[in-house]
Amino acid sequence: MSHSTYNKIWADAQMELKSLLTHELPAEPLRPEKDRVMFFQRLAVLYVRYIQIFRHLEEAYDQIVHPQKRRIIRQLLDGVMGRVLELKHEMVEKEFSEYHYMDDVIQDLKLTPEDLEIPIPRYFIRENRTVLQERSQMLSSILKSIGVEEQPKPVGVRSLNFEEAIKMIQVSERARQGRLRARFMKEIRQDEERQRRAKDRNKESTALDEAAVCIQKVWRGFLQRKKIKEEREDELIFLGMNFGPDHFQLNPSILAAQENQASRQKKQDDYEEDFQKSIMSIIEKLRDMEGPDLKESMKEQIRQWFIECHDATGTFPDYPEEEDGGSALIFAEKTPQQLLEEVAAKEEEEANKKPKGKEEKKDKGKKDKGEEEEEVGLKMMPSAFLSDLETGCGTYQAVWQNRDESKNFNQWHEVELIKEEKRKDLEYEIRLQVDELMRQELAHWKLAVDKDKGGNTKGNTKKKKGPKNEKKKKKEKDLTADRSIESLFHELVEQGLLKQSKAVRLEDYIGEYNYLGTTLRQTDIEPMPSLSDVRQVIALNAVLPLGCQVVHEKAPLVKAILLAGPAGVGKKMLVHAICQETGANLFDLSPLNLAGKYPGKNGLQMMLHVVFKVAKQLHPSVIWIGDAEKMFYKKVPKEEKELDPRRLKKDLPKMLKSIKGGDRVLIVGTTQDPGSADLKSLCKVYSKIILIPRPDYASRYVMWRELIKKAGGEVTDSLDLSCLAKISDGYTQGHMVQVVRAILTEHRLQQLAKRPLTAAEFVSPLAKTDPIFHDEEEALKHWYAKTPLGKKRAKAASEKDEEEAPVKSGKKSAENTKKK
Ligand SMILES: Nc1ncnc2c1ncn2[C@@H]1O[C@H](COP(=O)(O)OP(=O)(O)OP(=O)(O)O)[C@@H](O)[C@H]1O
Repeated sequence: MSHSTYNKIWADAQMELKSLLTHELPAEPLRPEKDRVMFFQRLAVLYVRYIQIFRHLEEAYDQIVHPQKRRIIRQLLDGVMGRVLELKHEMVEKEFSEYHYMDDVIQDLKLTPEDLEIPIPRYFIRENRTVLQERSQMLSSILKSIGVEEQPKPVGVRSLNFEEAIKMIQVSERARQGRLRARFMKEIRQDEERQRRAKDRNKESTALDEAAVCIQKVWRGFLQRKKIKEEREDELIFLGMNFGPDHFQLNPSILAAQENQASRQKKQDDYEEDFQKSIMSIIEKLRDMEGPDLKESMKEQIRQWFIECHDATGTFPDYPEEEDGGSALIFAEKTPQQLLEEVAAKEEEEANKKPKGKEEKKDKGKKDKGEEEEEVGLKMMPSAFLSDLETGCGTYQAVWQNRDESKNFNQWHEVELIKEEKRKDLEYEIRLQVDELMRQELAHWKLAVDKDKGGNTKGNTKKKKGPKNEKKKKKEKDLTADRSIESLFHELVEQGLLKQSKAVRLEDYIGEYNYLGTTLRQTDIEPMPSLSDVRQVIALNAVLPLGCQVVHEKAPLVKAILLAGPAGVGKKMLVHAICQETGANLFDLSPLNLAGKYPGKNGLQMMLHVVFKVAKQLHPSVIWIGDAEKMFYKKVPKEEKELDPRRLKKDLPKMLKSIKGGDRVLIVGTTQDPGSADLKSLCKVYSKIILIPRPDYASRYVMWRELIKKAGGEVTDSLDLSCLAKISDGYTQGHMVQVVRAILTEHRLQQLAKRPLTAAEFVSPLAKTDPIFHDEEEALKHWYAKTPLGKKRAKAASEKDEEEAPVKSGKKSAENTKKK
């Protein structure tokens, strides 16, 4: 696509953003909403609309080549991402659930479920590619040097024990003998048949016509059936019920578009390089051409101010301190609004000096009233991103909206804009120098005047606020101050605590949208979240904050996430996907992986120190704790006592406290059996708990299809996917992967052309594995209901029931009286 297309995408996104901001920042603050449903609806609509803007800005940022435009789009993109996270956080707080269903909203806005997908900005990886490549190379070379396999064994392959191995050999041997015997018997039968036919040939001379008719019958039948099958397939393609052969070939225009996108990205880099060079040369030029004049005029102005002050007050003024802005403070141009605010602030200050008693009481009264009002309805939490978005929109309107770009067909940077910006920087730079000079000059002047008067200068000079007054913060001791970050990195890889993440993306986490969420909730049935909901929640809570510094700094901070769910629902896969999407390092602090490493209390401290130091300095980082329940065992099972799984229990929460907004480090715990952990301590560490369910029918349907295709199989009409999805109810993705691997062997793949896959083939391998039993699922749900969010939800539900009960009983009694 062209420059103008992407400019239009950006302009449309700006229009939509502007209209949203007028909703979000009305002239008069919105009144608290009493109706919880209405409030949620408002949030949901905002959320969906912001996601649309997010998608458009992401696309524009990925493809627009103009360096200055890219800067402002980036600012807006980060702001929108942050606002989406804030809205999601607000929904969680108000609905007491991590999952939200918006099928009604997308229907109203005429959108599709795909439009609700959270895009993962491509710049997360693209703009850090050199650093990430270097890091990955370093990791690979260390792994190579210590002789570790880079790619772990594929899941599902496990070593057999002695008995299983003997059984397998016996089975194979018996099968071999059986096959030999069958072949032998077959040969005997064929011999007998041959002899019988030879006898018959001699006996009868079959009527030639009869034989011909017989052959024709079979042949014509075969031909006709083939023709009809082809016609039927053509008809289905014609009706749009099946894909034609062209469908699977990549369209040339799609290929061309992809090439174009790649070339635009290349252009972005070239333009950026030119832009940086241009900035340097403009700064040099400005410094040479305008610097000296600017310096002189500033000095003149300041001298004038000295004299005016002296004339008015009889003394020279104090020079404003550097931290107050230096001489810029004197000549700051203030808008009428600022002046009014200043006057109002002064008046208030004076009023405060007057007796306070009565007013305080008044204030108190007001406050109480205010609190009461707040209690009545639901209000939006304050946002940290709206002001950024407003500024971004302001810049767009002032600079870009009506810009004549007819002469900038190639979308080069605008030199005038650089000059404007750099002039300000230069002014600041020169002002610092001038302030230094003028401060000395003023001191001389004061000295000269005071000498004349015979006084001393001490009275006038203001004592500088020394740093002594500031309280010294207690700094954490750096246990490895003498070591470089590379050597620590090396050590962690050697110890097996820093690993290479698998190459899976979040989009590989297959899952279909839940179309009935709101309908079920309206009828008071809690819907099962779908795998697509899980994907969204992970993108929002883990990927976006880890990928973007601004978002991590300002959006609601999530330091640790717990993924809880039955075996094989893709918890580990999600951890790897988070790392891949953000380029994060993967630290493995699973109890099993820690066993025997860094022994003793000091060793443990050192390990955590090194892990967190490397994780913070080489951010983004994911610290994965597999089998997270083990760390908080209520009682350690005998066979695990040696592992000492509770080693981290005390120290990890302390390290967690050290993660601040901006340190892009995320702890991700995964567990199949959270019930065996002490709930309180577990929830203290993991502020966000995401329950991952087993796949529903729709997800299983797409999963089977995709898994079979991925394994090289072909989905034909003879494979009833719907039936397969239905019978695999209760099985997880892990089971499905195993079954597909077991069936689609190399041998079976070769047979596919003659013998297409059928659903029946999948039944027996499925039957051999245990599904997720109802009890296990219920236990997980029960456990979740006891977590803080689960409790809040249950409480809210019971309150709602109580509210509705009198209405219902009122209705009933009214009906009863009518009957009477
Ligand atoms: N949504 C999905 N789409 C595609 N593949 C999936 C999906 N979920 C899981 N898988 C695949 O299923 C297999 C098992 O997943 P994984 O090991 O991540 O599950 P897990 O929940 O961590 O299991 P466990 O609790 O036993 O450790 C992996 O091969 C993974 O790639």
